[in-house]
Amino acid sequence: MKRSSEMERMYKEVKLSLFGRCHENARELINSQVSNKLKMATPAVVVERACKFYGNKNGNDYKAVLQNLDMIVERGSIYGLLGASGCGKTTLLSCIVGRRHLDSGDIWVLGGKPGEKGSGVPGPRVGYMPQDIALVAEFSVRDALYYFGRIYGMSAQQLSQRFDFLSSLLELPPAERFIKQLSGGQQRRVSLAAALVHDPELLILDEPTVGLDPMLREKIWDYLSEVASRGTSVIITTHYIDETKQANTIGLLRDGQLLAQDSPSEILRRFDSTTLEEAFLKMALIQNESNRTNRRRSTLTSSPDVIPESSIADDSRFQSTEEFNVVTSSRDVLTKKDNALDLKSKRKGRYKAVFIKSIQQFARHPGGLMFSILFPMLQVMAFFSAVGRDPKGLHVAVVNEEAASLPLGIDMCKMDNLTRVAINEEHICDYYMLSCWFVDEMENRDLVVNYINSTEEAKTAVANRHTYGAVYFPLNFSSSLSLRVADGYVEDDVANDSTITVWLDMTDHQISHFLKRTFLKSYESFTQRTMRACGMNEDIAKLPVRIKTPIFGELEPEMVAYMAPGVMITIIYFLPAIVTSTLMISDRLEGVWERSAVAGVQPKEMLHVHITLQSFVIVLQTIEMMVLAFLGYNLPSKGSLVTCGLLLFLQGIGGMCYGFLLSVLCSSFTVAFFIATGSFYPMILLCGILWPLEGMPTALRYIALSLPFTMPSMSLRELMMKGSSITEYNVYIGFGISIAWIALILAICFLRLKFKKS
Ligand SMILES: Nc1ncnc2c1ncn2[C@@H]1O[C@H](COP(=O)(O)OP(=O)(O)OP(=O)(O)O)[C@@H](O)[C@H]1O
Repeated sequence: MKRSSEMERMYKEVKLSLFGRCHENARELINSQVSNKLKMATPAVVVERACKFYGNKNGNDYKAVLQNLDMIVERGSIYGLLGASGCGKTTLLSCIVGRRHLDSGDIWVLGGKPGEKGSGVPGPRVGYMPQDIALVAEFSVRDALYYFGRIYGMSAQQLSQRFDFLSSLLELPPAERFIKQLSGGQQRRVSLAAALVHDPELLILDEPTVGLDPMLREKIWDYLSEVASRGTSVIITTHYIDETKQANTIGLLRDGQLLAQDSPSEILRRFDSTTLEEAFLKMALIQNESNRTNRRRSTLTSSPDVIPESSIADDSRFQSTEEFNVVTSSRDVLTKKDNALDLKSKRKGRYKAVFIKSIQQFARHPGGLMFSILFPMLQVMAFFSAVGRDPKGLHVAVVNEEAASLPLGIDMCKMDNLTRVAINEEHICDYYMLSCWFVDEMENRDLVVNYINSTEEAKTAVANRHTYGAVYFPLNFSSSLSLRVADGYVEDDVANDSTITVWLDMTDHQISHFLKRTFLKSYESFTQRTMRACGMNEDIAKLPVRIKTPIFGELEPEMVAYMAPGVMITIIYFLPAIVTSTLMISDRLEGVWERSAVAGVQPKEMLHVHITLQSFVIVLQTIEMMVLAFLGYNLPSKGSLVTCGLLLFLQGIGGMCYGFLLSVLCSSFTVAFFIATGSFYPMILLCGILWPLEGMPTALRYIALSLPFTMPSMSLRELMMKGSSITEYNVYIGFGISIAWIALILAICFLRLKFKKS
């Protein structure tokens, strides 16, 4: 109740001083003055009965880091937080700045609760230097300070003055040097400068002096003492116990509790020590002894949940929660109206800061630039240059017994003046050495003929991978063919002798399919030539099936035109997914996201900027791909190019959202890479560019149809090859599926983040 009565006293005091003044806003004035007085009286930070656990309650990794911890940091003081590595200092600080949440207990910072609207924490009232450097590697020294300055809404002039001051105070490296080119100690100094840049009300510094030389450490402590004397509150963690002599209060954290919380001189006196290290050693020994006693007690009472109470810090612990009633209610010290306006005016600055940061990050990262701009170009070029053309120069073994039986052998085939077709008196055609004509047709279609003596040798040539196929012409090929054509009733041996036999290497689907097609085409032109020479109707030689001009597409469909829509959709989806997940994960792992959030940047602001920039990059990629495909490689499109572009753009946005999902789900690049690779392959395999969906089992076909690439690829093909419009089902379903996937992925991200937060 002590502090409640103090508030009452202040209230009366202010009221008395204003008494008699006839002011229409007297009540408001009283409130504001009470507020200001209260503000000065309210501690900067109050932590009450804080408990924080990591891990799953029933798992092996369950760990209590803070256990009923109480802490108080007065305004305008320096609080040195000490403790062994892993004792929970960083955890406590991140709870104070509102980035982590306690499992139980309360924290008030500058009169409000961290994370509450209008509290300014996280936000401009705090300067936070995390343990990791948490600066974008592509920043220059100046960029790093300006980034945070802009977030806090500082003007260019203020920033310039502050930069000069901090440069000389902290002996910063040259302004234009990149963070990635600095030593660890230099990076730490820049990181400290970034926390000090806006001269905040509360400074939270996690090991700012590690690795710095004693002179500079001294200089930093002097500066902290100076700002504390001007009303700034400072919480600082350090491993150098000795330097905390300059702190107003020291807290020693051990086993989740503060062993002591007092001024350095008082600690030395209480523990009858000459150095702080000696005092802390004594405290630790007493705590160990106390823990042992408690454990014995708890074993006797069979109560495993008993948390050992520190017997040392009882006097520094708050006597009761009532003592902090004033603090609990002191949220009123935040003049909400002013604060709301203040934050609003800085939103523009935050957007500007994050926008400039993202551009610098992107533009100064050669890998990222190459990946985003050059990669789509290279992929499209690789696809159009490599895919869709007929194979050329395929070797085929030919055994021509008909030619080999003659003295000149296959040279007979080169004799152009040789009569191959003669019409006898009965008006029947006699054929001679027609096998040569067939071989001619094969060579006209770019097959390379290797003459071999026997079928066994020819098959061995295929088996040894010297040729892709073997072709056999029997000894009586031409004469048997004459009989076969002239007289439909022929013996089996005549039928056999007039038949060309082919053996193929069928392991390569595309090549074997191409060879079969080539043989059939060679046969067709061979028979037409023969019929023509014989004075007969050429059509007799053709199959009695007439395939007319197609309704859609070409008689000789181009593989590249079929595959291009799927390939373009895949590329435009893949790139933003990888870029987004990489940027998001690296920002998070490097601590940039966390630090920006403590400075007051909201996640949605980061996302808006990323979405804006990434959308711009996707527009560029879409244009780049379309220009290359449609103009560079003459890819035909019968439909609207604008609709094609829109669908590609939408897929790019889908890829970006997938990148968000990867960054939300994955804690490291490796996991994100595994998931990305593991999911892209099935999506490509099932989208129909490699094999038609009609060949899949029914259930799988439905799964394939629902995947992000499949329907959009089909819609793009409809647009390009059939000239369909967006009002037709086959086109707008692709847009619909893309939008549905974007909505689904964003919903999962949202739920995941919400679940994680809770
Ligand atoms: N996200 C987390 N999940 C699980 N355990 C964690 C997590 N963060 C920290 N810990 C554990 O909590 C304990 C306290 O960690 P914390 O980083 O707060 O210690 P610290 O006192 O700051 O250490 P140091 O001085 O080495 O930086 C450590 O044992 C650490 O392994």
